[in-house]
Amino acid sequence: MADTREMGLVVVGAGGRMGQALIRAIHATPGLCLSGAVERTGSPLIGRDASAHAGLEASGIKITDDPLPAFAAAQGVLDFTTPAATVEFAGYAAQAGIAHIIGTTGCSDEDEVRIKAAARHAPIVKSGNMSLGVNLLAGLVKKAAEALPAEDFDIEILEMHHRHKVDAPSGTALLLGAAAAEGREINLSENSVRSRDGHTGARQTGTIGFATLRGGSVVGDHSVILAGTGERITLSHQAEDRTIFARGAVRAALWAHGRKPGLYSMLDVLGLN
Ligand SMILES: NC(=O)C1=CN([C@@H]2O[C@H](COP(=O)(O)OP(=O)(O)OC[C@H]3O[C@@H](n4cnc5c(N)ncnc54)[C@H](OP(=O)(O)O)[C@@H]3O)[C@@H](O)[C@H]2O)C=CC1
Ligand SMILES: O=C(O)C1=N[C@H](C(=O)O)C[C@H](O)C1
Repeated sequence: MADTREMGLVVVGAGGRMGQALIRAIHATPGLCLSGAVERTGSPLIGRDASAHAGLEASGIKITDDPLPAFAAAQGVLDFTTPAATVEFAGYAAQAGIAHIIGTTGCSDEDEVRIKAAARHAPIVKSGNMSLGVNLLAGLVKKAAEALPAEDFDIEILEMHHRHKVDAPSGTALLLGAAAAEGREINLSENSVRSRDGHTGARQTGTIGFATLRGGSVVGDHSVILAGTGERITLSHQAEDRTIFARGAVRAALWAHGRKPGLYSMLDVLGLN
């Protein structure tokens, strides 16, 4: 039986790589309890004990494909799924008026508009990377981009992830690109080069380039390279374990609980904004 003073959280995508890490993080965090676990209709995990599936002792919380009752009984939802699922869950969380913590990456501009609309009714924390290290790195990237003139230093962002990742560039690479663009006071989408192939011509001054590697079990490596003539600065982060993202997500849930509706970032949660 859940302690009524605890914040009850639903994990959507409960059987996924992040879903399982989130369930372990909830169980390890005082003041939080797992109140629901959701997977897509047709998943072989429906009916399984969510905590046992995450490698813990059974908690009695069965994985369901019906989000509405789970959201109605919770104070927050942790969502690391797919863009289509996240947009749907944002609507349900808004209806229930509960905090929605979104780690899902690869959302289109249209998805972002719908998420922003849901944030008029409930607090949403959304970030391409929930770790403390990456959010701190974003601040350093912004400062470096501001300090080093675009005419002298080219910015390139390199990322590598496991073979299962479906979106590119990663949400983190885009977050770091946005930090660099902010430092340079330019618009990222108008100044980014997302891929190169064939006879590309020489590099255009002031652009921010992205390069993507995929393979093996890499949790998440990111480097921001500021390349000048005769010298190069590299600011890097290596994620060794998904626990760092899950810890950030539960911290965001506790921060967002009872907060006024709005779209917040991890910089708000960590007080780095
Ligand atoms: N912001 C951050 O800090 C981080 C973000 N991420 C992002 O989180 C997302 C998930 O990553 P990861 O855990 O590796 O991926 P997984 O594929 O392992 O997990 C996603 C889970 O969501 C489930 N799912 C899909 N559609 C629905 C639906 N409609 N309802 C309920 N569940 C659904 C999937 O089920 P099924 O497999 O059956 O389709 C799967 O279990 C990605 O976008 C990734 O980039 C990842 C790590 C950190
Ligand atoms: O898909 C992943 O695994 C990760 N996705 C996020 C991203 O797109 O940046 C965060 C982390 O790097 C792991």
